[in-house]
Amino acid sequence: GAKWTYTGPEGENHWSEHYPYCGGAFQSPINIKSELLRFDPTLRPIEVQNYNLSPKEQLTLGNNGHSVQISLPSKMYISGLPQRYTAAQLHFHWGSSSRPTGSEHMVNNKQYAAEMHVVHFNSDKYPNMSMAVDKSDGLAVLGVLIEIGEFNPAFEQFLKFINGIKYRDQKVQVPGFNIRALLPARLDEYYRYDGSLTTPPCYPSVLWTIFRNHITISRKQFLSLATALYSSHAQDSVPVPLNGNYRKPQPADSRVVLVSFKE
Ligand SMILES: NS(=O)(=O)c1c(F)c(F)c(S(=O)(=O)CCO)c(N[C@H]2CCc3ccccc32)c1F
Ligand SMILES: [Zn+2]
Repeated sequence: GAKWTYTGPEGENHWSEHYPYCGGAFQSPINIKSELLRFDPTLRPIEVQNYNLSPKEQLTLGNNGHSVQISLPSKMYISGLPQRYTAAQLHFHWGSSSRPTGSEHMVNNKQYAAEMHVVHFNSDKYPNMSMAVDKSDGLAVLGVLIEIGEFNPAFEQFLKFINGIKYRDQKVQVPGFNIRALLPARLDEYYRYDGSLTTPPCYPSVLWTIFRNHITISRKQFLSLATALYSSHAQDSVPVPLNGNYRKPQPADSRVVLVSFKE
């Protein structure tokens, strides 16, 4: 589709000019505020299957101009939801070296340094991501909030290759690793709401699960993520840094955020 950015004339306030859903209802991200919460005792722990990938397996690490993404094998899936959701890819949103606050979701007005999304599609109903992406029961995304703190060895498994994908559309193969290690310890404590893709075309097709507990990466790891990449092609005369790739919180409207835990 048409190119879009996070700032300037193709920035998020203009997305709806080419992508009408971006101006519609049920948009993401949101600021998860206490008054929206409702405890739901029926919310089961998220169970991830086949996330522990062998280093013999190769994953594609790529710069798609909007984020750094890792393509995931279709043997990875989530169980514990009404239907099976098969993994497609994971990617990140982050701030910049001068503004280390780049998460998309906020919790009671707190914005974290970065956020990871593991994107899955409803493989009980749809054959692939493209068929699922615009269906109301099409996608399930796991969101992990990221703070600057302890060094994260799992994060390093792909971060050490980031200088091979500095420019848009560059890709490298990296050895598989345990994707479960990128998630917080507790998969039973999370926020749950109906929302959308946070990038164009902003389809309201996402069942969001945002884990209560954040993970940490070191300041050096954050700076590497926030300063290594460009959204422009290698041959472009003007290099455009890729950072601040987060959409601002959208109106919650009358949405309730279900929560799987009691304070
Ligand atoms: N925050 S988010 O989870 O809503 C989200 C993104 F923020 C994001 F950047 C991407 S993308 O593919 O890297 C680039 C724009 O599609 C996707 N990609 C999804 C959307 C469309 C699509 C098609 C095939 C594989 C993945 C995706 C995404 F679901
Ligand atoms: Zn995302």
